[in-house]
Amino acid sequence: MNMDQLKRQAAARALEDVRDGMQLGLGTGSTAKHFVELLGERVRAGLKVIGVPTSEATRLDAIRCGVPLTTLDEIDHLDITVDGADEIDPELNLIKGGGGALLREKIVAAASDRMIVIADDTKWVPTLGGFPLPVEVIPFGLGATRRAIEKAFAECGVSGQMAVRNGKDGHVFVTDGGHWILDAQLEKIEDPARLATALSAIPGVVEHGLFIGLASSAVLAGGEGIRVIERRKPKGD
Ligand SMILES: O=C[C@H](O)[C@H](O)[C@H](O)COP(=O)(O)O
Repeated sequence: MNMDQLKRQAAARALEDVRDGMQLGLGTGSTAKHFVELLGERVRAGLKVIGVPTSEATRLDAIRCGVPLTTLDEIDHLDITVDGADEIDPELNLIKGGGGALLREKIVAAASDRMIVIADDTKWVPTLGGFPLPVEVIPFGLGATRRAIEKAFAECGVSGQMAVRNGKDGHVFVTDGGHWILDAQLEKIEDPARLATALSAIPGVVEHGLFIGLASSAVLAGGEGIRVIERRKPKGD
């Protein structure tokens, strides 16, 4: 089974938790796209749900698949968000943002009763950090923000190269919110919660890709089948 088929399997398993009448957060990326497509099939067969997309790309996919959409201004909570991840550790802490959608993804995940992470099992790691950590920043004052981020890294015992992300066209990648992304090659983040707090305190940082205590469960698809890992602590702890 190839990687894409594994991603679709994980998406299909998450879909089993979706019930009629649910309000859903719709993640971004190649794995979440499978979920939106499979959800669209169920909607066309009569399932009644409404979704909040986490990016413009997902919004367009959802429209194409016939999934009705709303916003977090029109509804007061989401039942489940289903989203992919770039790395998942045994505490279900995540690195997200490889596709640049981390800000909306975190807002939507935080507004959800449950977040189900779907992935192929190569995303499962003992320690976060192998995947470059995305930090979404305001272009104004970037030099000062970079220095503050480096200071936060040093205080949290991590270090590594940091670079402004470019898009496929070779120009600076601009997020849906109009910001830039710094990708930091940290290799190993021993205390992701501490680093998350330190990054969130920096004025020019809009958001970062560490998702701490947000995922309720992870559905991992691999050659041996599907594994569902439930979070031990309640959401938000
Ligand atoms: O910004 C993008 C998101 O955080 C994605 O969910 C993440 O990068 C995983 O994407 P994929 O399923 O394509 O590996």
